[in-house]
Order: sequence, then structure tokens, then C-alpha cells
Amino acid sequence: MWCSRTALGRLRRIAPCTVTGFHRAMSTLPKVYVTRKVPPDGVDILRKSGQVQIEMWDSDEPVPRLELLKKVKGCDGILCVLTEKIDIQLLEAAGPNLKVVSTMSVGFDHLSLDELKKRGIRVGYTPDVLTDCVAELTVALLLATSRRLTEATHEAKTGGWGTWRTLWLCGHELANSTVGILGLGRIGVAIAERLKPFKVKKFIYTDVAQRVELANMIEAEYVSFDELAEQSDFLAVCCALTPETHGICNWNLFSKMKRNAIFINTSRGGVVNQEDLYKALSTDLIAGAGLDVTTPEPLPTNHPLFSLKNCVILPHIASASYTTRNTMSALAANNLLAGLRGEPMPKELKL
Ligand SMILES: O=C(O)[C@H](O)CO
Repeated sequence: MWCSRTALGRLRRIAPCTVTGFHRAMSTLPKVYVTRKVPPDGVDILRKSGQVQIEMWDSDEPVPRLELLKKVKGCDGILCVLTEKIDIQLLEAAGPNLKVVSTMSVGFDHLSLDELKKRGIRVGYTPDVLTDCVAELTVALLLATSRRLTEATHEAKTGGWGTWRTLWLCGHELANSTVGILGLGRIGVAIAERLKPFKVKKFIYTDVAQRVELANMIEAEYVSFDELAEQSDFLAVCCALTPETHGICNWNLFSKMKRNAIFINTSRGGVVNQEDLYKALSTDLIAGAGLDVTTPEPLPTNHPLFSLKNCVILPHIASASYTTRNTMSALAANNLLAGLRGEPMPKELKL
């Protein structure tokens, strides 16, 4: 039974299935539901542990909500990705056996932390291991936006490339600029470290409180939210999505920014008021925006932001390198197993 595939062939159950006695032993192991086809390193760790019975939604597409609610029933652990809402409905569907939720993401805005805490369910996540990869993509997006790379390749391919022209496709350079970071954590520091060799003049940041240790690493100055808006030539959003940061990048921010400013968001779409951003970009109130994250995801192809030349939109790929995604899946698996053993997790979210 535990080796069979469903008629749809989507659902993979991973466990040895040879002798009956073994079956009986297996059925006493903690049950884990993996909500998505995760990279092989994580699956191998779970399978080789011999510690759990695993059922996995073996697809790149999200598991339908009703199926998810059915599958988590009686589970001891859930390994999920950022598209699965782990909310009160799901926790109730899972029932009292659930001890650990491990998300293969650094972001945790898809988890109802209060509900998890109330139930004593431990939470694992994957910070640090994706920092380099996300910082690298943020720099790539910043350069693509400020130097208008997507516009330029489009022009080259579609006949817009006439003679060399003095101001054609001019953009904004990093040398001598002020780079602002909204929400200074590990990723913000890693972005600044990569940008420094481009001869950035000054790093500034704002956050709910000063981050002295991190700021010292990049010689960044703490400023107010308004000062960040007013002084940044490039503004990178690196804060987590929380009720406090929801929609924080709105008209109030954009209207204070410089006309040459480039806005970059690789955190979560929810921190941006997209209507206000559209207004700011379409009226040249700011020079450009690079977004790796939007609301919703995927952003419908007829969304107004896609019609703007000064908006570069990527499909949430900041952590998308083979190495990083495998490392994230391994960490998520190790978090889950440690949690189920009642041991400290390699990366546990303090609730
Ligand atoms: O939260 C995360 O981990 C990123 O957004 C995707 O890797």
C-alpha cells in the first residue's frame, strides 16, 4: 500500500514495502506530509532517516486545498513550501498529532504563527542558506532595472536598434550613489557587500530598531523611513511581510523618492501597494522598479505593471539556484526530523 501510486500518478508514497512485519513497524512511525515535489536532497534525508512514513504531493503544481486538508489529517509533521497557507483551518484538519511544521522558505507569512504557538506546534524554516543566492539575484535585478537591460534586448531583437544615439536607453549608475535598505537583516547586508565594489557612496537603512552589528558590517547609517525615501538612489526592500510592513511601500514612500530612484523588491509582494507603484512609475515619479515578488503570484499577464517599460518583473526566483534549493530542502527535512525527535532544530523559528 505505501508503495503504490494513485490513479492520478501524482501522489508518491515513499517507504519500503516488503514484509508484513515491516509494514506493521512502519505504521507506528510518525506520519509526514510533504506538500510539494521538493528537491532530491531533502527527500533523501527523510527517506534514509527511517524515522518517518512519508507521503508527498509529487508535482510542481500546488496541492489542491481540499486534497491538502484531507492529506494532513493525523499527520505528525508537515513539510511545506510558501504557497501553502498553514492556517487555523489546516491545523484543525491536521488534528492533535501535529507537532512540527517545516517550511522550505525563509519567509513565513504563509504560516499562522499565533495558531501554531497556541497548539505548541514547532516551526522550522530555512534562513541563511539562501542569503547569497537572493542577494545575487537582487543585484542582478537592480542592474537589469537601472541599466534597462530588458528594454535594451527587446529593442535589439525587434529592430529598434538604429544608429548609436547619445541618450538612447540611458539609465542610472551605482557609482557615487546612495543605496537604501528597507529592513536590514542578513540579506540586506549581503546585497550591500555585493554592491560596494560598484563604488556606492553611502549605504543607509531603516528598520523598527537600529541593527548596529549588521550595519557596522557595511558601514550603513540608520535613518528614518522618510529620510530613506528622500535620500536613496536605489532602494532595496528586504523586510519580512508582517501586519506592520503590509503595504508599507505606498504613495507616501514613492512620492518622497527621487525622480531618478530605482525601487527593488525581492522580499514579498504584500509590502507594496501595487496601484501606488503603478502610478509612481507611469508618471515618472520614480525611474524604475524591479520586482521579484508580486501580489498575486503569478501576476496576471494583463496586469498594468507588465505594460510599463520601466518595470522589470521576475517570477519569484531569488533563491532559484540548484545548490540553494537543494540546501533549503535538506535543511527543511533536517528541521522536521529534529523537531519530531523532540530535539533542537537546526533552524527553528522562535514563536
Ligand atoms: O521565503 C523564501 O524562502 C523565498 O521567498 C523563496 O525562496
